[in-house]
Amino acid sequence: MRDGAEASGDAGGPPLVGIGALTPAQDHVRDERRPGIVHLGLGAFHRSHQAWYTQHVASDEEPWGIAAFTGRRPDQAELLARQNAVYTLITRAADGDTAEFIDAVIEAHDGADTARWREALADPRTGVVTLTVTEAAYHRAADGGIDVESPVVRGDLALLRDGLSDTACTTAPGRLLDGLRARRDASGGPLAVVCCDNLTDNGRVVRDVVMSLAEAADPALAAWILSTVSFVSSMVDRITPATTEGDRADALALTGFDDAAVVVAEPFAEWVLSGDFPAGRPAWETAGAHFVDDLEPYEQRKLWLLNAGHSLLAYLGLHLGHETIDEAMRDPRCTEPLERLWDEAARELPLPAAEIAQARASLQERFENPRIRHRLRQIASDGSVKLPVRVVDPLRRRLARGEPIGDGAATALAAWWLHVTRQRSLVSDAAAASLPPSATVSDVLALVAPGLDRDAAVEAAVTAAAERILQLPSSAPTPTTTGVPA
Ligand SMILES: NC(=O)c1ccc[n+]([C@@H]2O[C@H](COP(=O)([O-])OP(=O)(O)OC[C@H]3O[C@@H](n4cnc5c(N)ncnc54)[C@H](O)[C@@H]3O)[C@@H](O)[C@H]2O)c1
Ligand SMILES: O=P(O)(O)OC[C@@H](O)[C@@H](O)[C@H](O)[C@H](O)CO
Repeated sequence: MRDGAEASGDAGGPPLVGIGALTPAQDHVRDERRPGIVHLGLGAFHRSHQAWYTQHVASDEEPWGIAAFTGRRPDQAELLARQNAVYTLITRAADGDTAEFIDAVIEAHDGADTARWREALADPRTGVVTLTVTEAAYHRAADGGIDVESPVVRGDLALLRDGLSDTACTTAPGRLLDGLRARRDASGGPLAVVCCDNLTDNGRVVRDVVMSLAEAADPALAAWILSTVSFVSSMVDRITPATTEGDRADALALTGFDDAAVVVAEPFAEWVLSGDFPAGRPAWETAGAHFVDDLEPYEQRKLWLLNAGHSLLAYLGLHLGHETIDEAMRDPRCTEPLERLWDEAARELPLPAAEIAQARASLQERFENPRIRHRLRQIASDGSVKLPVRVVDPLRRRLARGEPIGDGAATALAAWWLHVTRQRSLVSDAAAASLPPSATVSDVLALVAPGLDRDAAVEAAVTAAAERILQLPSSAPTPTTTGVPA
């Protein structure tokens, strides 16, 4: 673990404190960087995390640069390209802000720019591809392969079978496969694909969806990928809320540069990776990253404590009228079930008690940071994909020992049921949105915990937890289907 940057400023002093003399990005003199990394999903997190680590590599070799592509819309690439791809990262501690310019991204493109995407993947100087495209973007079916029932996947499959089309694939696995084919055709050589999305064994997730798509579209390409491409798993951590207009004003006050692509993140950052890099990699360990043989305990600690806690606070907090994580952390109606959820996760974690206690204490402090305004609505999105890895995985282990579901997990699942059925205007989750407002506990369990929907004890405990939540006095009106408070 390491802190992302030293924060300056006193708790009692002015809220914004800059560091050193910063040059506006227009005048920024870039380091020479070799074009070795291609990134897909140019969101806030890539810019606060992988780009930050790449920026902070301390090594004598020529620094690596990132050619970054957006996942769905061109906007972020256009904004960044207008400022030479240099942007401000504000590190926001509880007692003040610091700012730095990041220039590790050397090119920013629309992900639909097929020609540049193929060229970047085919370039033999490219050794690493990183991904932050959200959990839902992998289109996984229940068997771990790609979901061929999805219309967008079927569309990509048709394009990939055609092989000659210049039309961009729509899905992230489709784009990746299209780029890998360009690399094979150009004899670009081996490559490492590093997933940085919040999923368990995320390298295997990417490999399985890409391989199943390749086998359906182009079996010879599938064989080449199997022998040439390494899929690296990584645990990634740095709380990075969506940027607001206020953040842009803060960046201007700190640096004098009116940055349209500013990113704000907490001081804490962690990156643990596992897998091979057959074409080399930046010395990310010199910036604090760790390379391990067994990633599982790190992933489980992060997903079952941090992310599970976030999801519980998001659904329960929204129900109680809160807007952000720090607000929910000031409400014992949220923190009591959070402690129970963490107690339950702790029993499943293969880690020493002292390490778990330290992680919990650190999380408590991070969640309480009143200046990281992490909106519950952002965290609440795509619960149908997030809850299985965050809450249901540890729950299944507990049930397998013959123990009943705990109050923490029951409250998290109950709060999600209430979110999906009673806060329809706030639901951002394609699978959950397809459920009717009359969906039962069993219906929502079937989506996130197949099999447990037929477990009468689990269903009864989640229903009881929902009744307890409904009896809590609400801090603010709960939006209804129409968004109009009841
Ligand atoms: N923000 C964080 O605190 C944080 C921390 C750890 C991990 N992550 C991981 O990073 C992901 C992105 O977070 P962010 O903060 O950058 O979000 P963001 O909204 O700023 O960016 C999301 C990026 O993913 C792309 N994308 C979204 N849906 C897609 C789809 N269906 N297909 C292809 N691309 C798609 C978008 O175009 C965008 O480039 C998260 O979902 C999570 O898995 C985020
Ligand atoms: O980014 P998501 O959508 O996977 O999840 C929302 C948050 O739980 C997540 O972004 C955390 O802030 C992050 O995982 C901290 O490292």
